[in-house]
Amino acid sequence: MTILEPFGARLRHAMDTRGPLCVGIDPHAALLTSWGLGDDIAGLERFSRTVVEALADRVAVLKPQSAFFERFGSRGIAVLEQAVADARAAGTLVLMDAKRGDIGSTMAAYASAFLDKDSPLFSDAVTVSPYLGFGSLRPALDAARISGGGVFVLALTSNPEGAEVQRSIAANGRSLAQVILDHIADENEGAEPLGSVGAVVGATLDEAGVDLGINGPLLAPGIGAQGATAADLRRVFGSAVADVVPSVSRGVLKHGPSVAALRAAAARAAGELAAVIG
Ligand SMILES: O=C(O)c1cc(=O)[nH]c(=O)n1[C@@H]1O[C@H](COP(=O)(O)O)[C@@H](O)[C@H]1O
Repeated sequence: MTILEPFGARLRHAMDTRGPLCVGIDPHAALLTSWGLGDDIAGLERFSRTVVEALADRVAVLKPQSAFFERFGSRGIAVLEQAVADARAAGTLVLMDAKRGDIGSTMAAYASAFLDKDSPLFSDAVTVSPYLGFGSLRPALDAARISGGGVFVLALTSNPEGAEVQRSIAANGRSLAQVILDHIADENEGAEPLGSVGAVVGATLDEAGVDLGINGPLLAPGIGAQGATAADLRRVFGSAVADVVPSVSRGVLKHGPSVAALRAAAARAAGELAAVIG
């Protein structure tokens, strides 16, 4: 069995060599239609193949959103499996956007689905929800450590509804988001050059208002279709901006189906980010 380097080290290397951009693979029905594809399994397959062909050799991370594949049932999952394998083979890191979260014993099954090397959906990292308690994520954190994988934990999401829960004050007087970030920082303590447990913090926020010093990657969705721009990153992330993985889905995908146009859109986004992140 090949032992992978820890995810944090692999991600840092990818960010340094390719730039930090993450592009989502989000086959919305509306995008399939605008690409001239059917909202069906053939359309789904063509869409994912095209995004992988266009971008897997150049962006640091591709992030398939599982929901858009699940809606086609088992055949959609088969397309997702192929996309993950093809993208990894072409050299990008795959972050499976599954946002799973459950009691620990069930979490162990999610962990084996996405972080076990023998699973057909094996990915470099997975998004998880900590709202059953950070400790419920332990099986995923352990599985990631064993496989050299990563786990991205929702902290302050990009949607306006998130604040009601995530900004609420926990028993220790800190915001719930800060409690989650503190747990993540503990997991990443001492890791070099970057821990393998990331946080999700939306680029759409007015301000972070939390301590983002987690020694791990900060996935920042919300750029493009949700209204955030590269320029917002400095305001939201301050000095933590060097560890930000900015994520764009529709903002790039709407330029398809041309491979050249998808590449140009990703290059434009990367250029705007580089101007801010340096
Ligand atoms: O975990 C995520 O990626 C995520 C977290 C979050 O707070 N907000 C958010 O939009 N996302 C995901 O990021 C993608 C955003 O897509 P666009 O708005 O098209 O760029 C979707 O796949 C969302 O599910």
